[in-house]
Amino acid sequence: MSPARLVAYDVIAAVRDSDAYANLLLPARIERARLSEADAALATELTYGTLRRQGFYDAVIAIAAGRPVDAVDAPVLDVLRLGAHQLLSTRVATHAAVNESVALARRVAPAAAGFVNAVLRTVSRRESDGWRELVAEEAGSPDQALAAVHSHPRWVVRALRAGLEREGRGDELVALLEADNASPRVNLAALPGLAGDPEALGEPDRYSPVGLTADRPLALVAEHHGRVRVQDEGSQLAALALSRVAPVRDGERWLDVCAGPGGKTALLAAEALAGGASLVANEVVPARAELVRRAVAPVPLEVPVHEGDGRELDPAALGAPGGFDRILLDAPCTGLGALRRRPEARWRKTPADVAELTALQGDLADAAFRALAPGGVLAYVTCSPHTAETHGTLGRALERWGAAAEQLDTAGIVQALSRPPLDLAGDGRTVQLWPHRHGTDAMFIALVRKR
Ligand SMILES: C[S@@+](CC[C@H](N)C(=O)[O-])C[C@H]1O[C@@H](n2cnc3c(N)ncnc32)[C@H](O)[C@@H]1O
Repeated sequence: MSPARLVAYDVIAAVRDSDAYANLLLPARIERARLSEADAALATELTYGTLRRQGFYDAVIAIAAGRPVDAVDAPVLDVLRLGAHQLLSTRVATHAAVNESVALARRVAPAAAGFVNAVLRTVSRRESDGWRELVAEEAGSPDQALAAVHSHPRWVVRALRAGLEREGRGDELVALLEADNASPRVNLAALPGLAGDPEALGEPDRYSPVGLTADRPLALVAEHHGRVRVQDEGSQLAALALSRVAPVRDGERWLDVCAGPGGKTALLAAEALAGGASLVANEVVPARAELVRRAVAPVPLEVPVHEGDGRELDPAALGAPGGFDRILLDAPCTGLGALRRRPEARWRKTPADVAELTALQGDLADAAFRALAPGGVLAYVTCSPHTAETHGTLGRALERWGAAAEQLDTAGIVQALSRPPLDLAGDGRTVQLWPHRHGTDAMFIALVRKR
């Protein structure tokens, strides 16, 4: 039994069983099993690929087994999903995929080894495209077909479609769903003024002036002691949109309201240091506040990290009695824009989360707007393209703030960061990035000035 498959199975089972996060558990399991680099890569591909495409594999397994997947014992279903992934989405030879799966079944559910063998042999009789056609035919509706074939819950398919249709780009839905199923490249940020130019470190990103990719990204991160960091290009653009919205005046006060785990805080800290501004971070979850402290440690700027509820911001207590000049509100959200990166997330979120989160986002936005100094700028950011969390939350907040708020030309500011123009839709007051169009997470960015 290959150690990579055992690690993948363990992580997939823990995700199902104990609500584990694959991106946190997998590296620990790889280390514990002392996997070689090649086996670690295989375990990662198997784990992430199986979790992302679980909806499709479940539809295939249900047809091949002749019963709904909820009638299959959970450990057996995990073995089947892992086997289906190898058969339909990797170059693993059919006999190896089936035999390894049967061996795994003997370990975790011995009575089901024959069943696993029979189901996977049926799965192996069609190519992936053939299964897609069959799964689409068996689905009850066009949306159910899209959901099953492209492996997203149906409500997420509808939410993503609504986000694209708002831009008149509904025809990009399948491209978006498939971009969510691909592994994102490991993207890096070189903290400006502290890490050298992206050109000197690797292949510069298309859009972010501080972003890059490199052949051995993690080695580069280790070598630069936190001044080169793993960070999505869209996240970099969101932080830089605020730090470069206007030239920094000496002594400006900046605040990051929802800072954990601190990726954007680190970039803002480097920008604040270069421009002569100060920066305070806030985060409600103590463990995540600790991650923020670690993220900003490589920047030679003192960044106090408060542990508090952002809805109760008190600028005076945070050292800015007159209010802050720039505030980043990277709001807690469903994360539907980062599904590539968090393979199990799509199966955990529910529409009920959206209602709860939009209420929280509105309260945080009000508190952040109150904490701005006159003339100060708020960046409202989500890593979700769900229109309730983007235009919905923002639009209601703007109604409440009335004439006190002025929407800035966010698109113009983001375009100015980038060498090639970004293909952006909308009226320019907000920016929506997309994995399929920009190769970034689906970040939403809106800059608002307090008059
Ligand atoms: C989208 S994440 C921020 C990501 C971060 N900006 C980065 O780039 O690494 C949102 C954060 O808000 C925090 N949060 C949730 N509710 C909050 C609240 N009421 N006050 C402050 N922080 C909150 C979450 O714990 C989470 O760390």
